[in-house]
Amino acid sequence: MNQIGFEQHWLYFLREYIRPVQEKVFTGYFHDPPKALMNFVVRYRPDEQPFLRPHHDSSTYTVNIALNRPHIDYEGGGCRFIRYNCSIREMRMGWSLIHPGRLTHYHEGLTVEKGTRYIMVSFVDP
Ligand SMILES: O=C(O)CCC(=O)C(=O)O
Ligand SMILES: [Fe+2]
Repeated sequence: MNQIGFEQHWLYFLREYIRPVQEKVFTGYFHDPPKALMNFVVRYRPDEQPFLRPHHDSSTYTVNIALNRPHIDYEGGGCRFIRYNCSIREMRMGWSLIHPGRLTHYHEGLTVEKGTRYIMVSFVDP
């Protein structure tokens, strides 16, 4: 976000829109302003980086926002939580996924078969 000049915009968005959600779903976690040092865009392409191997994030929780459209801009892709065999494949542009980063939510980025998939990811330590 720093490289593309959106870091401060994102931190504003985090304070205004994500923090109220955090307070509802992750009761007891609180820091003002929420700390998020890793905020970045991921680009998946079949001939470049088609997927992301299973990993934990270095975050308390992660916000993952779809920046473009499944079946129109790309085929395949999505985020799979291995322990729960749960895949989120049909993320609408602008929708976000919020999940714990460590321990319980080992996950992977599924293969993009065609086109380009963009997401914005933020590692938050509230
Ligand atoms: O492709 C996805 O939705 C997962 C992205 C991810 O796990 C990450 O950037 O840490
Ligand atoms: Fe991740």
